[in-house]
Amino acid sequence: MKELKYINQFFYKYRFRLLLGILISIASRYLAVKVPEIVKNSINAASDYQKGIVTDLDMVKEELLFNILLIIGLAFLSGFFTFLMRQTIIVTSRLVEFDLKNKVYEQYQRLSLNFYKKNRTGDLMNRISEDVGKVRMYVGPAIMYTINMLVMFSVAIYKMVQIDIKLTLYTLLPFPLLSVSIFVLSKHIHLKSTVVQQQLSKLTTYTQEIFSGMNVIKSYAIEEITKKDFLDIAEENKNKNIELFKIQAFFFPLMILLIGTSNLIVLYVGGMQYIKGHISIGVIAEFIMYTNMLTWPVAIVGWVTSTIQQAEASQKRINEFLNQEPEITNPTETIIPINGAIHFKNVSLTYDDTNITALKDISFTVEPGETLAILGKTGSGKSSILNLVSRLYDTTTGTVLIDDTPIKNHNLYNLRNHIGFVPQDPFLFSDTLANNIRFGKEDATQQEIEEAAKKAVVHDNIIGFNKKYNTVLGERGVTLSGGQKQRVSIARAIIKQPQIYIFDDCLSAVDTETEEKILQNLKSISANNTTIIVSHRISAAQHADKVIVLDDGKISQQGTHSELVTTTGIYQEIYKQQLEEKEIE
Ligand SMILES: Nc1ncnc2c1ncn2[C@@H]1O[C@H](COP(=O)(O)OP(=O)(O)OP(=O)(O)O)[C@@H](O)[C@H]1O
Repeated sequence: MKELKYINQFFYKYRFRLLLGILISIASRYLAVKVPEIVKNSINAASDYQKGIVTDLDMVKEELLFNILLIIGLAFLSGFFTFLMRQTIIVTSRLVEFDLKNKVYEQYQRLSLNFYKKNRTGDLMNRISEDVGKVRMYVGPAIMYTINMLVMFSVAIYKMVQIDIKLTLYTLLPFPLLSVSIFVLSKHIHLKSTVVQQQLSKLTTYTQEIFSGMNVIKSYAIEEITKKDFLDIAEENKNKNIELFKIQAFFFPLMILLIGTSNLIVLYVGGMQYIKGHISIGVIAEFIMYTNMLTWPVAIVGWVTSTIQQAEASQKRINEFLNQEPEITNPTETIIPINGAIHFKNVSLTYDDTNITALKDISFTVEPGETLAILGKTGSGKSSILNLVSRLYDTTTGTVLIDDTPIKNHNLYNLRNHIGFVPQDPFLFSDTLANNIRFGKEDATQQEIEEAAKKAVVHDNIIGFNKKYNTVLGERGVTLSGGQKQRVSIARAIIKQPQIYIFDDCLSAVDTETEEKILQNLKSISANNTTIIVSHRISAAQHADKVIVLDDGKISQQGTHSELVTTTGIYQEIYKQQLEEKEIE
């Protein structure tokens, strides 16, 4: 129960609602336990008339009728209380589930990018849905059934003992056996269902991948191979399900067997007690009813124990994430104005998950309003520089300064608000084109959106779609080409009017002519802004005030385009190579 301590804060938050639920449960069960006593009285009344102890038939009839009405009344009342009990306790469990999901989501948002690299998406989703759901079972049903069981037991056993202690002991004889066997069974069911769950997520992950990579599968004509793989996983899934159902099938027969045994004991021992004149005939019926009433709560002990164990395991998984501190935190609420000067001072970066040293002793300066182009072979560390400017990662050694203030001392959200970042692999949401661009500025008008799209040279493409800016993207919407995606992503950065623009090789999928137009537009809009462009093409570097060339995480060349083009080195090589390619075209 150590892990589940976390949930106590929610019990406290909803204490009044829970208390009310507990009181209602007690009332509901108390009323239900009254019924056997009335049945006993009715049978005894009929028996007394039979034996001649009572002679007034009308009075007996009246008593029977009254008892029937009483049972109906109690059933209604108990049913009504049961309804209220669910409305309070189960609703509370839903509220706790909601709160817990929000807490986990909030924490997911706080955690750094590295966390998302270390954990699989499926696992993150599971903890916020499956695991939270299991904890809810502890907060709601487990608590509700435990209260039910305690009330039923204390009231019924109290009454039974008062009537006949010997008969009570005999009646309850099979109950510990019932509880233990249900516990063992529930444990097995739990183990098997965990395996089924794992199998299911394997199947889902596999199909998800197949659907996403359908174009590759079709073009390689490997449908038959994937079908066979799918069948193998599905077959395993089926077998595990069958194993689970075999165990589940024991549940009810076992319960019926043990109830039956209890009933038989009541009949035999009760019959003997009746013959000896220790109890009335009605008591036998009353005891049989108690036995049947108590069976479910006893069976539930096993279920509740296993549910609590599952909730404990799930909460442990949730706590693992909740207790993690983000590697990158906001150091201050104070906002330091950002002009856009960027200064790298002997910066090195080693990614701790891969241990790859992506940057080695990097130093450069970009003044506000300047444009810096970064070139270099693939894997030379270009994107890593950008990661540091947006503070998605922190340096391993050295310092990044923004306007003479170490980046770690800037308000994190203010810093990122002043950056318009266009990633290498743009991500667009399954929403309209307008909303995808508006993402950069929540209150942007349609005119602003169109302006940004024009500057990103994507406006003409957008108005070519039937629904223009209201065209929905994504799974059931329009699929944009790589170049169109990149340009929508650029429009998103432009509309934000940030102090610092970061373009991570985001023109790779557009033709050189369009690239030229975009670069010209960017030059005019970002005249007063700092811009960093990562590119493989010299064309992007020609417009820049400064160029750095990276090679294996180090700066191998630094200068302006005209300086570098006349110096022997990587830049000149790339330049010559691209010039040749252009001539061939
Ligand atoms: N988030 C990360 N976690 C761990 N290692 C990383 C991460 N990002 C990059 N790397 C590694 O750091 C090195 C530099 O990568 P980076 O993405 O900075 O290069 P790049 O010059 O931008 O490459 P490309 O031109 O192919 O985009 C690579 O070896 C890469 O595998």
